[in-house]
Amino acid sequence: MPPPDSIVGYTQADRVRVRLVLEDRFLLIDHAQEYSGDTSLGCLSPISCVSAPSTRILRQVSIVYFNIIWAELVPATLQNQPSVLTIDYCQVKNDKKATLDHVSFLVDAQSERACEDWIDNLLSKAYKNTIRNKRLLVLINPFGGQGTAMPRYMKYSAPMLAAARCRVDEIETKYKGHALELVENMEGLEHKYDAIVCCSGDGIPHEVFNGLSKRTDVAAGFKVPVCQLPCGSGNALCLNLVGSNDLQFATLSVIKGIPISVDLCSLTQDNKRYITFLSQALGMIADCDLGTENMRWMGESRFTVGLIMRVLSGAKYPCRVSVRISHESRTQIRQVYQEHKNKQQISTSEHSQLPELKYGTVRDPVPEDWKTIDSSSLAVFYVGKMPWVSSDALFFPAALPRDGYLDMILIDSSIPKKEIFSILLGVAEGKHFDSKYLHYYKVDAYRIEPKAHSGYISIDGESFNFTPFQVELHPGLGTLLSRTGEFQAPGI
Ligand SMILES: Nc1ncnc2c1ncn2[C@@H]1O[C@H](COP(=O)(O)OP(=O)(O)OP(=O)(O)O)[C@@H](O)[C@H]1O
Repeated sequence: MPPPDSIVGYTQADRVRVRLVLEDRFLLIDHAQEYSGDTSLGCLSPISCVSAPSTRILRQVSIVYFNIIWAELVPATLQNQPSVLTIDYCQVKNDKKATLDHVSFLVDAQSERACEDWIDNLLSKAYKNTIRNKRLLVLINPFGGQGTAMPRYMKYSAPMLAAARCRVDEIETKYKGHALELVENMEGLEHKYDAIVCCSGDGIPHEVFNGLSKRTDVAAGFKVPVCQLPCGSGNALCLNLVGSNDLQFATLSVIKGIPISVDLCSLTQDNKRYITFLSQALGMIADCDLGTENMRWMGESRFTVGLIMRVLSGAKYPCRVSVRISHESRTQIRQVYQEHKNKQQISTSEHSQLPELKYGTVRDPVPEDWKTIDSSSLAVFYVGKMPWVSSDALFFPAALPRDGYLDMILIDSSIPKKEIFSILLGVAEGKHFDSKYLHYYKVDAYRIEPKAHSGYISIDGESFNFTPFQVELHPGLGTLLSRTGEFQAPGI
């Protein structure tokens, strides 16, 4: 017999009869049969009305399967007493904020068997395309953001992971580099976990990717999906994977997330090789990110104030950029974007070890076919692999997880200040993409050599030495855990 699509229960408060129906995309809780004109729904909280005429409001409520975390039937302890069916779910608002909630119903003893089958059916819909009871390695940076990562994780994320019956190992990072060491050295990491969850800013994912690159079995390591619970001051990874910086919404996305394959990059500097997953910056952006520590008291506005000060003073960052440009016109970039947007992003990485560097290191001669831009007046050098760099900056609207390119933006300080401000204002919604005053390239490798003696270089938001570095992309080397299988950005 096929599992039942609907069962009947009773609300606990007033024993109103309720039908629980598994529709195509949502669970429908239907009070229609016994509706008496009283709009009170006992234990039910209003979720969203489904085709309910205004006079019959709240007779039916629905919960989309994605938001359902668990369901369980607790049998009665006494004979002839009803059992209790509890469904844990998230209430999700339009602004992508979630709160954990539950509904409970009484189920008659003779319906218990059918209810168990119905729960199986419900959970297979709730976890379609994703792993149930995920085994998670949660790395918590106690100093992330305002230093509240641990209490916030405990208050908001841990109860949801427990409700979803995830098997969680939590480790608090004790020092800079600890996450890298843990990931590099943990025995059997790739068999133990379904995802590595960074409860932090973007610094811990940066360490995790670098730790994975040092494992003996690089291929297996990079197949473990990485994700973020936003607990730092910069949480770009989460914004791109989830589309929100709300901790509970992000936790729901970890519970329901699906692995996607992503391009990662190698960066060589001095005699070292690193992995970078998010961005590289030199010039105004790096300066405002890393060079405004003295303005921390301003909170998030320090970045904007820092930027305005630098634009007004006409700050310049002389450097030489050598780059392998694949696409440079906006028309071409739009075409590439459309071609790759809907391609299968499911993880298929076949690298058995860290890929060889095709273009050598920063210490080798620059390949002859690269274009060299020698600039004494560059204002912004910014390269990214993900669209959002912060919640108000869609800097790389054309970036895709696995198109094989990095997006590069160059802005010269010689353009009118008005235009620089206009570009920076447009960044909030990615409108700067069409500005004729900036260069937007799709590239797969480059080198940058600063000409000044000191300054800031930001790699994935972390401070690096102010010396030349070279980057090359490795298609599909890494794996991320995404809410829907793609980056959450409006596109171009
Ligand atoms: N216990 C610790 N003590 C000191 N530093 C740590 C510790 N754990 C992690 N770190 C380091 O803290 C840095 C910042 O981490 P993270 O990105 O999680 O937070 P953040 O608030 O976004 O940081 P920031 O604003 O400083 O970039 C990382 O470089 C990481 O290596």
